[in-house]
This record gives sequence, structure tokens and C-alpha cells, in this order.
Amino acid sequence: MELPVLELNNVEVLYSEVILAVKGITARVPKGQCVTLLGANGAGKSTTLKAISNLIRTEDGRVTAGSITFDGTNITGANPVDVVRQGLVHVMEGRKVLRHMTVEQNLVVGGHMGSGREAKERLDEVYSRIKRLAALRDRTAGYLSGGEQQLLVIGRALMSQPKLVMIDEPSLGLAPLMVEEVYGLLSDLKASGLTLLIVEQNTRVALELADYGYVMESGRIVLEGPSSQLKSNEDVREFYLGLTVEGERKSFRDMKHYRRRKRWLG
Ligand SMILES: Nc1ncnc2c1ncn2[C@@H]1O[C@H](COP(=O)(O)OP(=O)(O)OP(=O)(O)O)[C@@H](O)[C@H]1O
Repeated sequence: MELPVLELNNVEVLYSEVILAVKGITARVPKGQCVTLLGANGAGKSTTLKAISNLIRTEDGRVTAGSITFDGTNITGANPVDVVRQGLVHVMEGRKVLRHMTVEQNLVVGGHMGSGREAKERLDEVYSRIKRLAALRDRTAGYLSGGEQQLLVIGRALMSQPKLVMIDEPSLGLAPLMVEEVYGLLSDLKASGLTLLIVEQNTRVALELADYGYVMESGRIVLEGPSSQLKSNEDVREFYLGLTVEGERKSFRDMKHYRRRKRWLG
């Protein structure tokens, strides 16, 4: 089996010293693979990513138990800038582009590179991987479509030449064709050897790309397995793919679901 490049061992995360949002999770991301973290709103997926990058600091959160190891180094509570330097980049939810700057300025600023030769080389590499960004280089980021902004924040992450990229809800609010384009890019990046950890509510699309998935509920991992197994798991099909055995769609608030969910957690 591939060595894990990222490992979480019994990680607990607390906000404001009172809100326990992640309650002891253990997970691993093997080198070169794509792992997805699934689950409903509020399950603790974003909190988990923020705990890994330690951007959770900015929200008065911290890891109170367990450990996070990246590439053989314990990064629990590390300075977020050092985490990026080590090769782990976090693309936050909500496509936080610098709206008044051009695409190219966003890439350069995001790469913390200044404007030297190295920055130029990295820019060229990003443009060759994401052709659409090359065509948009002089456009103002705030006027791009949601999908283009998503490509931009992924491009910006690539500027620091990461080993692992964590992406929070890349498909959120995008039209189906754009979801396809963004996931096409992620698939290319994976094929080129990049390790990915993706948080998604769009279970179907995430399980198509991912090798392995974890399902979170109320701060805990309630289910995990290879994507192929999760896709055929009855609970996943019902809750997250919206399918029953007969293939008919069901409401999330369905009583039967509720009972099953309680069983799942119990
Ligand atoms: N800054 C914060 N301060 C306090 N509590 C928070 C904060 N951010 C999130 N939480 C709480 O932590 C829990 C997990 O939230 P989190 O955002 O990680 O869930 P999620 O699975 O990523 O859902 P979503 O898809 O809505 O982002 C929720 O109960 C949420 O209310």
C-alpha cells in the first residue's frame, strides 16, 4: 500500500474553547491518491481541513487532542505559512479571489513570489496546466464566472508547487458543465502525481474522482472505504446520492432516513 503523506490520528478540534466540532477523527491520505471527505452541512468537514492547514487559528479554533502528520513531520498547530512551505496548500470554500486584481496578479500574489524569473516560470506552468486561465490572464478576477474563479484559486494553489492540495467544495454553486471542467482539471492534476484531499457535498462527482472516501456526521467519521464500495453502500446511496434500491429519489427529511441515521450514529 502507498505511504500516507497526510495522517490524522484521533484529532479533536475546539472553537472558542467550548464548541467541539471534530470529535476524534483518524484518517489518512496516501501519496498520489485522491481522498474525499463527505457529509452533510455542519458535519465538520471544513473544520477538519482548517485544522490541518491551521487556518482555524483565525477563527479562534485549535486542535485539542490527537496529531496531524504531513510528509513525516508533525504539523499539529504549526504556523500556516510553514505548512504551505512544506507543500500542503488549502483552497478554502467560497473562491476567495482578490476581486479588483487581474487573474495574473492573483496568481503571483497567491504564490508569494514577487515578480522574478521563478514567478514567471511558475506562472507559465500554471497556464500550461490550466489553459483557460492563460486566456483570462488580464481579466479582473471579480468579473469572472464562479467556475473560472474556482480554476483561478486552484491555479493559485499550484503556484507554491504543493505536494498535496486540500480543496473545500470545488463544485459548490457551479453549473454542471463547469463542475465537469473543474473535476477534469483535478483529474489531470491527480494523473500528474498531485495528492488531493477534497471536501464535497456533491457526493456523486467526488466519488467518481476519489480513490477513497470518509463520511462525517456530527464531528465523527461514521463510514469509510474505497470509492467503489461507498458508491454501492446502501446508506451512502440513500443519504448522499439520493437513491433508493429502486433508483427513486427520496427526501432528506424522510423519517426512514432519520431512523437509519440514528442507527448509523448509535
Ligand atoms: N468559526 C466557528 N466558530 C464556532 N463554531 C463553528 C465555526 N465554524 C464552524 N463551526 C461549527 O462547527 C461545526 C462543523 O462545521 P463545519 O463548517 O466544519 O462543517 P462542514 O461539514 O464543513 O459543513 P459546511 O458544508 O456547511 O461547511 C458546526 O456545528 C459549525 O456550526
